[in-house]
Amino acid sequence: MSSPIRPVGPAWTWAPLAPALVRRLGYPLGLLPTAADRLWRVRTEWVTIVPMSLVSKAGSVGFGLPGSSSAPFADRVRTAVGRYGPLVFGLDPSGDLLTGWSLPDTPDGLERFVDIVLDASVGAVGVVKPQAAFYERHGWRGIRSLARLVESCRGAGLLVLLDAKRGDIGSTSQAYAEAYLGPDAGIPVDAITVTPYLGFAAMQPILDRAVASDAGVFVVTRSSNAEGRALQSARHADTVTVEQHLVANIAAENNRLAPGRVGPIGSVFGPTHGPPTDFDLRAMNGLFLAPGVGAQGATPATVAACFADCPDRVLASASRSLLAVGPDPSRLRHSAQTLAAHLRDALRT
Ligand SMILES: O=C(O)c1cc(=O)[nH]c(=O)n1[C@@H]1O[C@H](COP(=O)(O)O)[C@@H](O)[C@H]1O
Repeated sequence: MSSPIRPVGPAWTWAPLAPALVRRLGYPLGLLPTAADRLWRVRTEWVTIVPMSLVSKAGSVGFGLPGSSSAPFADRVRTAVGRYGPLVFGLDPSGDLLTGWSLPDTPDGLERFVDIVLDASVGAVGVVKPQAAFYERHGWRGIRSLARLVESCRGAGLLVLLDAKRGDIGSTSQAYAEAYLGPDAGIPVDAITVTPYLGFAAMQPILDRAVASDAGVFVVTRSSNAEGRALQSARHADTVTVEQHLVANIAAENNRLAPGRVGPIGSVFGPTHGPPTDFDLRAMNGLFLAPGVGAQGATPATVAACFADCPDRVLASASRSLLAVGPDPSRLRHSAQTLAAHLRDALRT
């Protein structure tokens, strides 16, 4: 719906303040998350204009506005893990999943999925991981749903790790960074996944922008699938494998950017191939995203065995195995919380 109201200059912006406040204030007041999100939808029909100064002020006092990251990414993760356990809830609305939930495999079905997973996730998990492709396949409306999911989660205080697996030459990496990292990004998130196979240095614009905006980047190093092994375990002439080379590059970058602390560059490191024998994972000085729990066979025990040297730096993710119990939000919530508790026990975090 077009509106007669227009932004009147740089001091004003279209801002998501109202839904963030509704959620921040609504949940403690006992409003159902779904009710708060209905209000959010009403806002898509309205126009919300607020002064920029008010937006920055709200961010600085911790209203959790998207992009208002007030601490380094690794610190925000530590807080989330301390509260909810080391689980990342993968939000992957495949066509099969939507159909299995008796939803149409359409943009409308995807919107309903977003409502349900918001209801299930807020207050239950600390980190969610939507996979961009499952939203992109619905065109611009799917991307709008992804934006709503991300904004709603961050407004409610969850961390959003967007599984985008982007990676390109430097100038294009810059554009990917502008799409997802920093308060003025198209869809600002807390962290993204990247594929490094155009060269570690080609990702520099993404790393720089992540650092500047207290966001995180997870570099695919050892993927969970079998097909990745041939490439990732291939050896350089100097006998270092591709994945060792990547871990060494991440370590160097983290040590430069955050000496003595856990740095902003993480590694996607699948626990599905058994404990690594030729890595010093702790020396990477970063976080690990461990995908493949559940549907791909990893368990809390295999995650713990893989990261025995750095159990406090692991985020383990599961998508299909958790979503399979839906669409009832309370069953989804229970299944995520149960897995989070098992992971916490196994990793003793
Ligand atoms: O980056 C990822 O999240 C990821 C890396 C990887 O090595 N393997 C992997 O399965 N994933 C993602 O994890 C999700 C699959 O998780 P499951 O449904 O739990 O098996 C998908 O979104 C994958 O893209």
